[in-house]
Amino acid sequence: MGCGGCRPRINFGKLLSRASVFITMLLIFTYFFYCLTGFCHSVPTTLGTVNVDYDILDDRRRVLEELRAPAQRNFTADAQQVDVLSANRLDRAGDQGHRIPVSNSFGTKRFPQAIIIGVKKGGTRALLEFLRIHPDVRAFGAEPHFFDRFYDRGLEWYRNLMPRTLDGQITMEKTPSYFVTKEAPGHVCTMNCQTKLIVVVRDPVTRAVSDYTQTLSKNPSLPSFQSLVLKNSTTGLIDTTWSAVRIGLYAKHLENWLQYFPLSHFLFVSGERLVSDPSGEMGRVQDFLGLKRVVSDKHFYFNQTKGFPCLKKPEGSSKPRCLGKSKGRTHPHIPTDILQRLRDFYRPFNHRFYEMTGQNFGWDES
Ligand SMILES: Nc1ncnc2c1ncn2[C@@H]1O[C@H](COP(=O)(O)OS(=O)(=O)O)[C@@H](OP(=O)(O)O)[C@H]1O
Repeated sequence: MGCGGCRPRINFGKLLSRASVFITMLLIFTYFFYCLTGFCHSVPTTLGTVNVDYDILDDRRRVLEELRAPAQRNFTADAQQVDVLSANRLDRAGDQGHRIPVSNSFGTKRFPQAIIIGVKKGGTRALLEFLRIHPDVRAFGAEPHFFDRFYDRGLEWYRNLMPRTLDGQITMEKTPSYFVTKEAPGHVCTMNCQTKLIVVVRDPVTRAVSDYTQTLSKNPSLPSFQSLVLKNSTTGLIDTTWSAVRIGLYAKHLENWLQYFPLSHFLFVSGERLVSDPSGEMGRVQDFLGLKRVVSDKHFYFNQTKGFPCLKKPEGSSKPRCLGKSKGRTHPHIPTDILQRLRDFYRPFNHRFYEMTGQNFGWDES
């Protein structure tokens, strides 16, 4: 008698279906584990990933990104000089948007509906970080410099840098040099003439000193402020070709923007009030953006050591946080007569700016 009947019959169909159920379960489990560890967050990697001197290292995502890119930890998103290297980083940041997992495809990468266009050293980082607490605001972390430096990369390149947003959320970015770039308003208008424009302005004298302090921190052998600010010491004429001076001619730069955008598209935020009354200034910003007033005084506390308002609970974190060391630097002593000369120089430009904006920022009262 053959023993054919003794051998168990292998049912390949059944085996195959069990195997496929097992593999599917395995995939689902792996996916959920992946999500639980935070890697399928819906926001694409941005330049924020390559920045440690980031003012508010505010969410788990950035920390994770940093861990993933340790070689790039020295890059500062706030660097005023975005060079070719950083352009390539921007490229990579954009490219990564194509490789994000399925769950990251929630939302859409949109062009910013609102941009913080200036001014350098006005308090732009503070404003953006304060806005990021708002659930309806998603912002690109670093400065993309698209409308002043990388415009030839095309609008799609720019859009791809942006975080994904859901309906009702606002996409934002900040690049303070846009305000002083002749071509920037035309470029922004080509993208969308309805874009809302925010300018954080600060006393141009203090702003110039702040700008100088930043350059000095990178180049300690820089000549003195007084030797740079004056054309020559005998005439006492101010050197308007020095960018630290030129940026403070707000009326002049605004005139350029007004050729493309009506005044109603602008919000001028007082850099001084952003420090003395952050919640009050944030109220105005949220109204301007058509947002519910979510960011309020309960989000801020004044840090005595830092000398600035800090966030009680930045987005995605339970710990209070202040901006980084590059914000709120101690300024070098500048002789009073030099500061007075600069103040006199700016006075007519400031008054023109007050007239144009219908706001008196009070810089000439001291
Ligand atoms: N909350 C808070 N914390 C720290 N610093 C604050 C804050 N609010 C406004 N500021 C002021 O912001 C100034 C830097 O401005 P920006 O962020 O626009 O600088 S940059 O153009 O992006 O480099 C920075 O200038 P300096 O004081 O000269 O460092 C600050 O005065």
